[in-house]
Amino acid sequence: MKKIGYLGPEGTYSEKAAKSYAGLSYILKPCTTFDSIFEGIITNEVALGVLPLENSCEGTVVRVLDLLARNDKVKITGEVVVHVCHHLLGHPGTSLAEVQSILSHPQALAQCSGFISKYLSHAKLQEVESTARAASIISECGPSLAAIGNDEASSRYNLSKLMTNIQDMAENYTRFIVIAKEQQIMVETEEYANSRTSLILSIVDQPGTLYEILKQLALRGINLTKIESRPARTRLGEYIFFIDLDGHINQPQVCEALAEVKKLTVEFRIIGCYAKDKEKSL
Ligand SMILES: O=C(O)C(=O)Cc1ccccc1
Repeated sequence: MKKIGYLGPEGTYSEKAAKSYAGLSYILKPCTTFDSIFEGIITNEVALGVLPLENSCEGTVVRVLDLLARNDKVKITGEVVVHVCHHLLGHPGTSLAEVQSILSHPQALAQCSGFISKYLSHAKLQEVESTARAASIISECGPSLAAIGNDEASSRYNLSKLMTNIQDMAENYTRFIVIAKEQQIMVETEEYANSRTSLILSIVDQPGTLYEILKQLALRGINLTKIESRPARTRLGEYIFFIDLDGHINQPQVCEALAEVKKLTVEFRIIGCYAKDKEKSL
């Protein structure tokens, strides 16, 4: 059976996303970093990889954008939206006053910063590779350490939920992308309307180029769902743009718009046309 790589160990939000996307059709393969998931795709060790791309409260996971920019053989073939609900995990009977350090993934710590400053301002924060890694570490240590993670991490690592639902925003969603070497071909024409197209571009350095690009989309009624710039890493002030839009390249208006957009770019790459997750959250 083919494998799907995700940020492990067992009990992460990424595992939840991988399970929800792949069901029982793939073997779950926990990986230690986002970089190693890309590596697994390139070397064919895994067929699919799942990575968080953006969160409704904390925004983009920039490392994942940078990896997409640097690995032009990798495509986006799908997405999954996961509701993120964090708990403070610790040893049974630990009081908040006893907690000296809180371990978690940087996104989880950021998503709970209001809770932490209200109830745990005395504690040190320690960033680790993932929420489940934090849970696994503290399960081996004394009661002065706590982790932020989900229900699965709590049961898997035999930890108590010292406080539940501690994220600052109840409506906390993360959009995960599913990557592969080749994207799945969508056959059903009716699926085009529920598709998303992701692009990477670097644009001609002239006044109004970005405006002109957006105009080509606007003129054809194409909805932009994300635009983000990252340093091109060539010289100061040079950027590449990540654009997500509603629609599929096989739709005439999208095809036409992108043909016009391409003329305004130095580099133009479609990283994927894929089905949007139907869960309405972003
Ligand atoms: O650490 C995890 O569980 C991950 O999968 C990364 C992450 C962390 C916080 C919110 C969403 C994803």
